Amino acid sequence: MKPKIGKVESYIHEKLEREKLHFVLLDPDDVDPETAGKIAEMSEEIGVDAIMIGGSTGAEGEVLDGVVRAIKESSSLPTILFPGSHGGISKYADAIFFMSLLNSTNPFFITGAQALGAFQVKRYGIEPIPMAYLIVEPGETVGWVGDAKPIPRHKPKIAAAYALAGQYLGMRLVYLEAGSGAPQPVPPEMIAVVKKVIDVPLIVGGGIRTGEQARAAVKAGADIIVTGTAIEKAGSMDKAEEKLEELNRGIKG
Ligand SMILES: CC(C)=CCC/C(C)=C/CC/C(C)=C/CC/C(C)=C/COP(=O)(O)OP(=O)(O)O
Ligand SMILES: O=P(O)(O)OC[C@@H](O)CO
Ligand SMILES: [Mg+2]
Repeated sequence: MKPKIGKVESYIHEKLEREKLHFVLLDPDDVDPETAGKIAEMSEEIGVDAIMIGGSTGAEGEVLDGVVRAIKESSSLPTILFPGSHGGISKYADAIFFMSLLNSTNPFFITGAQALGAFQVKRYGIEPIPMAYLIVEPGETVGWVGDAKPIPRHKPKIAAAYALAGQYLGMRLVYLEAGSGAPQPVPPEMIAVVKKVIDVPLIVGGGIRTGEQARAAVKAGADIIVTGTAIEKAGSMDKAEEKLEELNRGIKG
């Protein structure tokens, strides 16, 4: 039987034939539904490609549902769940990064949360997109919560080995994560080495705050850039808009 690629994943592949993509991450623990809706609307106008929703702490239940619904109501961008556990599933989202934290030391984050969430994803008809999730130093909250053994920043080959293993396990995206709010993003050298060995799209996120940093990641080989903190913490809606524009220009060139 041939594996079926869903709508959101097809959209990602079609867009990637023409340009690099920018996904904005909103954490329901940090933004209320109204703000999330406004950011999503602004993101769509500026040319962002999708909204990711998730957080490593507290992005669950009604709080999560409220934010996803507000985003759906104010923009037509695809909504992709970015769950910290099986609790991070909302029936209102279009898709879910069905991710395994391959360099976790805790089987819960490798296969356990996935088993606990699988039937819910099926019941709600959310599109699962299998993804290898790799934590790079420093890893921040996600590294700690996910019991990761973070990949040393100066060891790109370890990242490449995990990324290729993920691809061979059938994962159709690889995500290099420095951790939300990391002081420095994933080093461009590491992005380049990983990109060279894999054939699936490469997502990079964590600590990307400037257009220049986003540009450097894309130039090194990132296909999709995720930004969250820089927009959430911009200070005002006007500043968030400026930041989104700056980051988007860096990515789209
Ligand atoms: C596929 C299913 C059902 C579950 C996957 C569960 C896995 C593997 C989780 C990985 C570990 C983890 C805790 C990931 C969280 C990812 C995430 C939503 C990060 C976003 O970070 P922020 O929430 O912005 O960071 P803070 O929590 O520091 O704000
Ligand atoms: O919040 P920032 O640092 O942009 O990180 C985005 C994402 O990679 C976190 O999971
Ligand atoms: Mg957060």
